[in-house]
Amino acid sequence: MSDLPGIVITGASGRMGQMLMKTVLASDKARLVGAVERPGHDWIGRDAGAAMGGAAVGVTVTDDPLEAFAQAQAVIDFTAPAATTHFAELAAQARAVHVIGTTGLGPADLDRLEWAAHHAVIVRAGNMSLGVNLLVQLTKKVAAALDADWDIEVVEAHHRMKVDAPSGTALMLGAAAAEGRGTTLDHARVSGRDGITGARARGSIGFSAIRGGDIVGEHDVIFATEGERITLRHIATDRAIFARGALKAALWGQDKRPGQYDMLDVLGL
Ligand SMILES: NC(=O)C1=CN([C@@H]2O[C@H](COP(=O)(O)OP(=O)(O)OC[C@H]3O[C@@H](n4cnc5c(N)ncnc54)[C@H](O)[C@@H]3O)[C@@H](O)[C@H]2O)C=CC1
Ligand SMILES: O=C(O)C1=N[C@H](C(=O)O)C[C@H](O)C1
Repeated sequence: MSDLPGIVITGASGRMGQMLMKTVLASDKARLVGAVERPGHDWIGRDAGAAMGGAAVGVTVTDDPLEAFAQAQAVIDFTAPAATTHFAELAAQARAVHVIGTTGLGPADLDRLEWAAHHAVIVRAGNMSLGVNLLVQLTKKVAAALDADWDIEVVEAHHRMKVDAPSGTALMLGAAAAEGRGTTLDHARVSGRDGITGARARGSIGFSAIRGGDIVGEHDVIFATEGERITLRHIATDRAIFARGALKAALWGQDKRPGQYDMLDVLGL
């Protein structure tokens, strides 16, 4: 039996779930030991590879996360907030590293993750790609260099199936801009303008979301002032960038102390 870290993928049939399983199966640094879907899903009981339309891989899709997590060194989870908070408690029980890509988590969800992080490693980021995490740091720097005469707007575009807005990435970028400016996003955030909104509040950070077709993920951070404008942009064309980052996080977390980490920790940025 291999001593490579064993990985469980939750939300196995999803857009990211399938990409994650393919990434782990192709890796020589980890092995796929489990695939979890929600109860009642038609993949339950099927071989994960065959369910994806390929060769059998010897991993049966299950709706019993605790049994799957008990055999794993890491759980990679791109699902939905209610599932992720439940999985955090189970991963903590199993002492497995929990890599969370799920977005749209609210304050109560984040409190539950805080509890779980007392017992196990959690790595969470609204975007696991190298490019976006670099853009986060660039955004912080640019915001720190410019005063509030420069208006900051974050514009994001995603596929028609995305259920949360603004995207997790947009919120990361907005938080970085706020930090660079010496404020918080709670204080500066303005989302979804509509109707007679009045003039823009000085120092605010605005968010706009586009949803359509199969857009993987596009983010602009716009710094606009009288007579000039700077745009920092990231365009994702392949979900493999998120899966590669998530697997890197799962391996990185193996020798870390319990607590919450993000991709800036993993990438050393
Ligand atoms: N942090 C990052 O780098 C990225 C984050 N995401 C986020 O990942 C999440 C998933 O995105 P997609 O894969 O596009 O969605 P999706 O809808 O294609 O997949 C979600 C999967 O989770 C499963 N699921 C839901 N509840 C479950 C439960 N209780 N137990 C087991 N499985 C459950 C669903 O059945 C579905 O297969 C979203 O929150 C999205 O914003 C997506 C891409 C990159
Ligand atoms: O739902 C998606 O697809 C994506 N979600 C993440 C987000 O909310 O930022 C990351 C990426 O942009 C794709």
